[in-house]
Amino acid sequence: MTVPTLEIQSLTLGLKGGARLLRDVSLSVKPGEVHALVGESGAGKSMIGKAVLGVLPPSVQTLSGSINLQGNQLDALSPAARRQAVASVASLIPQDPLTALNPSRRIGPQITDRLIKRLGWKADDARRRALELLDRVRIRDPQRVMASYPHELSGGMRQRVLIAAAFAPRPKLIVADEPTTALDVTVQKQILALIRELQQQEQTAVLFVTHDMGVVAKISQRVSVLFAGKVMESSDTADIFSHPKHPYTQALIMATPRYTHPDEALRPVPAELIAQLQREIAADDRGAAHVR
Ligand SMILES: Nc1ncnc2c1ncn2[C@@H]1O[C@H](COP(=O)(O)OP(=O)(O)OP(=O)(O)O)[C@@H](O)[C@H]1O
Repeated sequence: MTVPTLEIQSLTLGLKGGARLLRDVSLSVKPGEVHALVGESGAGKSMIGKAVLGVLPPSVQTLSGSINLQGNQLDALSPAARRQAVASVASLIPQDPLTALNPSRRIGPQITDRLIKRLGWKADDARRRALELLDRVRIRDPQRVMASYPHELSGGMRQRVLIAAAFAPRPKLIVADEPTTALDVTVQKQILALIRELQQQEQTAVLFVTHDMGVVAKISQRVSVLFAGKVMESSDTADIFSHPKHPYTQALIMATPRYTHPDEALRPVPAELIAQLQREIAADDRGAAHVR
């Protein structure tokens, strides 16, 4: 049996002294697999990625659960050991390529710094790897791009640079946090295809955050549907479209424009379903507080 690259068990996060943000989330991602986290805004998708990467906001605390990354039980490590364990194994592809790149530094060092300073690569090897990756993300003239500043590149090019930077250290896991949301539709398609191609070639596990079921269908083999920090349904992607079990999953699918029928009227997720799910979750929270 394949050992998962990432295994999250019963993760519950909350604001210090306040509301829960994730509720008993469990999921795993195998090498070479793309696991999509889908749900509406505020469902907790990004929070899962942040918990894995160890970059939770200071106001958020882990109430229970565990995260195992490439055999390391992260919660059992000291903060410094955890940072090192994550940095050597996991990369992030962020949502907004403009804010993710430092505007006053050239592209080259923004790719190679992590390899050299954090992971101990020789400068020559880091540069060679950066050039190789820029070529693989189909950037013409990688030498010139290495010497460019972010503002000299288009949005799509900047996202390609960030994909190259994420894959450069040969990570076992990539967290992709809505990496195509800031891009126009044609570029989105190319970027999705590129991430898919590289993760297949490198057999990288990917945790892919999106609010778009259309993107889920294109990129993932597994999917977890989130609502209010809780996994409503987790399944193979093909099954979730052919046999969605949970009413919220069914509603999300109905609310997604289909490429085959782009003009078909969409049905937003019904307000009464959302109200009912919120009531169920509030009752669960009261039950959990009672047990504690
Ligand atoms: N820095 C923060 N401090 C406290 N709470 C936060 C912080 N960032 C997000 N939250 C809260 O955590 C919950 C989950 O947010 P998260 O960003 O993970 O949602 P999401 O599903 O990724 O939504 P989106 O698609 O809008 O990014 C929300 O209730 C949100 O208000």
